[in-house]
Amino acid sequence: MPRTPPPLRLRDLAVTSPGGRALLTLPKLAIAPGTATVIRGPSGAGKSTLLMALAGLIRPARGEIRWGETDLAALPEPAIARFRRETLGFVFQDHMLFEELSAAENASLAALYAPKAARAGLAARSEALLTRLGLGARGARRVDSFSGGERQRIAVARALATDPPILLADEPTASLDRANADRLVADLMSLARDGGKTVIAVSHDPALIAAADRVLHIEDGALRPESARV
Ligand SMILES: Nc1ncnc2c1ncn2[C@@H]1O[C@H](COP(=O)(O)OP(=O)(O)OP(=O)(O)O)[C@@H](O)[C@H]1O
Repeated sequence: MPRTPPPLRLRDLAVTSPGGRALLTLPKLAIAPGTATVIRGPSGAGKSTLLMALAGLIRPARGEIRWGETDLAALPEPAIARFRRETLGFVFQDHMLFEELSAAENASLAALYAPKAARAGLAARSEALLTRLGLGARGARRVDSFSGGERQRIAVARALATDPPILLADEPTASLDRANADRLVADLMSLARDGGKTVIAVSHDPALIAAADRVLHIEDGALRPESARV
């Protein structure tokens, strides 16, 4: 059964570095469920910081990160981890794959934490995703033998293996050639349009930016005013 993503509401958000430097300040932002949003902006602007905060991977110094009734900023770590496991898929900028594991093992890592009854389904789904992303035949190979673009696709398969209602992706097409990037852009849009998922991606990719429902522009740790409209 597809799960409906909760709406996202940020309020009075401030993220600082461990040394106390302001990295991101965001008074107010709402993102509707089932939409595709791209976060763009210059290098160092705070795009990855925002995405990590949305996933509860960074705790803000102040403010609310509300997915429906759940305020990630106010939850203890174990509850954040549970929310992430059950609700979110995350594609890291540098992929964060386990080198010594195979592509299939990386893509089905969520099975390690899933209830036993769900494991076979998860493995089958991650295998189907790898095939869809053009890597099905090489699933048994160790990740350290794959190219950057192939690794990126393995990271996408891993993020989607649990069929999460929310997908957060940091530069998901950055290492891909145009043909593979275009296929992934179409897949990401279809996750939102046909699958009802909330997709939020940091990206400079003009194709992804053009296809998105909404583009947020971040500069110097703040949203440009025209981005803040709901
Ligand atoms: N743990 C940290 N400690 C100190 N500064 C940090 C930390 N994490 C990020 N920063 C700084 O925060 C700012 C925003 O970083 P962030 O990675 O969010 O930028 P970005 O917009 O995603 O950039 P890029 O497009 O280059 O990936 C940068 O100046 C970065 O150096």
